[in-house]
Amino acid sequence: MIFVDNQNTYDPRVNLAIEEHLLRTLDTDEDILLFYINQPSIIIGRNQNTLEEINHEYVEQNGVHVVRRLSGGGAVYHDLGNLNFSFISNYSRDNFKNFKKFTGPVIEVLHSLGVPAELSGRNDILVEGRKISGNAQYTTTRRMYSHGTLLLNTNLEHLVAALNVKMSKIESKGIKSVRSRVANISEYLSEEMDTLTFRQRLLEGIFAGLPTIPEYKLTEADWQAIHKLYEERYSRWDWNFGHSPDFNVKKVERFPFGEVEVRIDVHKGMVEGFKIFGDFQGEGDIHDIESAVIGTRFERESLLQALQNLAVDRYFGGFGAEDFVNFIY
Ligand SMILES: Nc1ncnc2c1ncn2[C@@H]1O[C@H](COP(=O)(O)OC(=O)CCCC[C@@H]2CCSS2)[C@@H](O)[C@H]1O
Repeated sequence: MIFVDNQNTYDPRVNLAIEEHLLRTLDTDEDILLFYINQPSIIIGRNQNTLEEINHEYVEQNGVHVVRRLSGGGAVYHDLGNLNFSFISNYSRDNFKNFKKFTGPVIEVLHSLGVPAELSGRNDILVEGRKISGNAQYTTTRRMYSHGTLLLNTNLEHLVAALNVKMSKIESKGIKSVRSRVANISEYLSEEMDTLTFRQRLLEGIFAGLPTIPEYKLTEADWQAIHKLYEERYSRWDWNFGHSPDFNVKKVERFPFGEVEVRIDVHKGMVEGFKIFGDFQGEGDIHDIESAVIGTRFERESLLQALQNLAVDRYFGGFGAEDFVNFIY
C-alpha cells in the first residue's frame, strides 16, 4: 500500500478531484491510501437530489460548500474536525460492497486508541450505537475506492442544522439519506487530539510494522489533471446541483389574498414545468409568471432574476417577487 499526501488541501472540490484522479489515472495495481479534511461542506451522494438534502438557508448564510461525489449513498457534513479516508484498489467482486475489508484497519487503530468502534450491519462505524463514520464506494471497470468519514471533533449542531431540510413536499426518485444519531470520537479518547494528529495516528497504525511509509508524491502533471477535474466537475453547478434526478415540488398556502398552489417540475436542476392555481384575485394573466420562470435554474437567485421584470404583486395583490420566491423555494 502507498500513501498519497494531499498537501494540506482543505477545499472539498479539490480533494474529491484528487481522489477521482488517483482512481482513474494513476497507473498502478497498488492499493493507495488518501486522507483529506474539508472546510465546512455537505457532500452529496451521486444519485441524490441536492435540494432535498441541504438546508439551503443555513448553507448560504454560513458559506458551506455543497459538492456531489461519485459514490452513492447519503449526504454527510464535513468540517475541520472530520477526517476522511479513502482506500483506492483494484476492483474485484470480493472487494466491492465489502466494507469490512476497508474499515477493518481503521477500526483496529480506533481500538488501539481505546475507542470501542464496530462496523454496523450497513456501512457505518458505530460507537455505543452512535454513528462516527459513514462509508461509500465507487468503481470503474479496473479500480475502485472505498471511502469514509471519521467524526473526530465535528460541530454536531452545525452538522444537524446543515442537513435539516426545510423544503416541503418534494417528490423525486433521488436516494434519501438515512439520518442517524451521531457522535464524535473525541468523546472516547483519553487525550485531546487535533485532526492532523489523529490522521498521523491512523497512518502509523495502518502502516505499522514497516520501517518507512511508502509514499507517492503528486507531480505537476497530476496537479494539472486534478485541476481539470476541479474545473469540469466539482466546481460546477451542473454537477453539484443540476445532476439531481427529476423532481416535483408542490406548495400550497393560504394568504390574506387567497390560497395559492404551485406545482413545479424540475429536470436537471432547471424549471421545466410551472403551474399556479388558487382562488386569489389579481390583475394580469398568471401565465406571465409561469412562462417567466420556465427554463431558469431552480434556485433562489435565478428565480428572483426571472421575475425581476414582472410586477409580481399585481398578480396576487400585495405579494412581491421576493415573497413569491420565499414561498416556492
Ligand atoms: N461526517 C459524518 N460522518 C458520519 N455520519 C454523518 C456525517 N455527517 C452526517 N452524518 C449522519 O449520516 C447520515 C447520512 O447517512 P447515509 O448512510 O445516508 O450516508 C452516508 O453515510 C454516506 C457516507 C459518504 C462518505 C464519503 C467519504 C468521503 S466524502 S463523503 C446523516 O443524515 C447524518 O445523520
